[in-house]
Amino acid sequence: MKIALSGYGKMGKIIEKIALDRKHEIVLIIDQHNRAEIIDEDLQQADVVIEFSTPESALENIRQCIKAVVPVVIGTTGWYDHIDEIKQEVADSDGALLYASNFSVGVNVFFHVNKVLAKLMNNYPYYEVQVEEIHHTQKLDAPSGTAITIAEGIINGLDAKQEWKNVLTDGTTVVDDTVKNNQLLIESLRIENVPGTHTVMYDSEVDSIEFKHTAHNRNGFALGAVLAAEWLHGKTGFYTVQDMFNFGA
Ligand SMILES: NC(=O)C1=CN([C@@H]2O[C@H](COP(=O)(O)OP(=O)(O)OC[C@H]3O[C@@H](n4cnc5c(N)ncnc54)[C@H](O)[C@@H]3O)[C@@H](O)[C@H]2O)C=CC1
Ligand SMILES: O=C(O)C1=N[C@H](C(=O)O)C[C@H](O)C1
Repeated sequence: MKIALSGYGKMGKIIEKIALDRKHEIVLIIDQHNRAEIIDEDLQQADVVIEFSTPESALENIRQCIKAVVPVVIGTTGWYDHIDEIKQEVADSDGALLYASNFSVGVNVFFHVNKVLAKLMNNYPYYEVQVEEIHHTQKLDAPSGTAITIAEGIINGLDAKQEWKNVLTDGTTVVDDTVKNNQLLIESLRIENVPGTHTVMYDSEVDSIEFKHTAHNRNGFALGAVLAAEWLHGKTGFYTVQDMFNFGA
């Protein structure tokens, strides 16, 4: 398969290596230095674009792929307020798009079990729930896309929570403690070199339940993105990675 990389930072470089190992060809690399020169015909050399750039640039990059009718796999986070518009644009152009806040198999298993656990915990309302995410200090967005997906899974399943609220913390002092009872707290910590750690905590007076995923490196994210590109090839429509993994509702 011919792959274009949109974003050539920490993730783009690992995706390139995994794609080459899996016998794909990288036909185009786009980053902030050449982005302005990229025209639709450049993208159309590729069977699929894999987009891991920045929260600010993702939307424009996605829209160019849709306009050029080139399938796009999106790992970039921080653009999710525009998902409904993008879904409509994909339908209007008969394009192909797959996105995920997290492409790793382990996190997608975690997402599934998190939803089951949230429903179960309705029976035990004396547990208070919160989410914690820890990432490296270069991360531009907070909370992480993965934490948002986890929070949405809890809010859909657990009657006590209606919305999430994000707080950046240094790990000891919560900077903003105005979280309401019906809000799910997402604490974000930024610590040097952490690839991504997500914990769901249910706490009562007598005990705590902690459900945690720790990425040891970025290889799982990158492999998942290449597998998603292979899965999307030849399809049209708007997908999430859940459609590929198919763990069930
Ligand atoms: N869905 C998933 O599984 C994962 C998602 N991510 C997300 O992917 C994104 C990228 O992460 P990293 O590679 O760690 O970031 P990074 O900061 O290492 O790389 C970003 C790259 O984007 C490039 N860039 C800047 N403006 C651009 C533009 N207009 N068009 C194309 N490229 C542009 C930069 O030159 C840089 O090479 C982030 O949003 C991150 O949250 C990261 C890991 C896993
Ligand atoms: O920026 C990162 O590094 C990561 N971003 C994604 C997110 O926002 O959830 C996925 C992963 O946690 C790493």
